[in-house]
Amino acid sequence: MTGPLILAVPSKGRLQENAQAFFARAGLNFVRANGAREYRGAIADLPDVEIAYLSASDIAGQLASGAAHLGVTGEDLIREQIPDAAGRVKLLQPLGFGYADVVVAAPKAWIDVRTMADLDDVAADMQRRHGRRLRVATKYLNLTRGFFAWTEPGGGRARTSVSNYRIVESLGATEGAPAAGAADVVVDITTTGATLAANALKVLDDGVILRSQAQLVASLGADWSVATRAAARTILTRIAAEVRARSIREVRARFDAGVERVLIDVAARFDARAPFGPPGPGAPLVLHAPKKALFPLVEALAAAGAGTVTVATLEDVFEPNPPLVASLFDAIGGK
Ligand SMILES: Nc1ncnc2c1ncn2[C@@H]1O[C@H](COP(=O)(O)OP(=O)(O)OP(=O)(O)O)[C@@H](O)[C@H]1O
Ligand SMILES: O=P(O)(O)OC[C@H]1O[C@H](OP(=O)(O)OP(=O)(O)O)[C@H](O)[C@@H]1O
Ligand SMILES: [Mg+2]
Repeated sequence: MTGPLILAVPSKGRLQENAQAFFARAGLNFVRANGAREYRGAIADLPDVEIAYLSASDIAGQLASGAAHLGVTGEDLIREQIPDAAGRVKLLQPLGFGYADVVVAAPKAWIDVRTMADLDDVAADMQRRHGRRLRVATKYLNLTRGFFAWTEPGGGRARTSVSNYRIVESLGATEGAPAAGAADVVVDITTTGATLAANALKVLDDGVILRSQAQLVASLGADWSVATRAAARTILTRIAAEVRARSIREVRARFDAGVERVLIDVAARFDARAPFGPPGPGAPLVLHAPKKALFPLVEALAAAGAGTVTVATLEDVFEPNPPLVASLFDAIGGK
């Protein structure tokens, strides 16, 4: 007997609501028989899937170990907790929420310290004059070590490192550590910058370690049985259809003549495609166009002789072999 596909989703915190809404938009509705405190659940019409509600941090661990097949969590947690991430997980899809930068921040009062190279000078100085190492408060131990060992000061080409530092592990309220005298600088996530500002800290110019957002992640080491592969295909097909629909608009316009030339032109200039091919006589041309090039496209259609042009939002766009599905099966092998 093989088990169900385990889909790990955040049970609390900043990612929880957005993750739930993301799956719901793709027609994947979570059901929990015993209310919000139950940490196992299901998807309405998918019997081979079990939802595991976990903290964002635990999700990274479960994906790494193969205990979960698919999951939603922050890229910061993946990079921090899974040193050999490429061999264990595959980031399938950035989700457009949970944006946070992992940054190196120093007290604003250190006016001469703007870059990692400046920080290295401070660290060397501390060592020389006071015989102690620069203290860095963080919960991102691995990201910090990696970045401090290998950084590009001032965005230049030369690589230097910050040595003479030690990490003071922090489990929360990290930005308070310098004022409390527990550390000199911090490495933490920031979104609005409000917490850094409130604690009189500034991000170093070249101190952004990672720009993170929530990701849909697949585990490479999970038990990918025939049944779990089929369930994953269903889930990813629905997600791909929703993601594709959200990124485009449907544009309709009718041309009395020359529609083939219009098609070639709008494909080249606006990446607009005709998913159903050229229209028959008298029928409107149907285009799928990236949202960002919409109005220039409408103007070009009008200039090419279209009369009325309509623009519509689509719910789902199911395409054969969506890249999202292909990227999972490329990563886990087989079909
Ligand atoms: N402003 C933000 N602050 C913190 N995390 C954010 C923010 N924006 C997005 N995230 C993402 O959400 C993830 C989980 O953060 P969250 O605060 O929900 O949980 P946590 O800090 O790990 O645990 P706790 O619930 O104990 O605070 C982060 O690792 C990050 O990927
Ligand atoms: O740049 P900002 O928008 O101010 O957000 C950043 C803050 O949010 C997070 O803390 P959280 O509220 O999750 O508390 P935690 O430290 O307990 O995780 C993070 O650790 C920062 O402290
Ligand atoms: Mg938090």
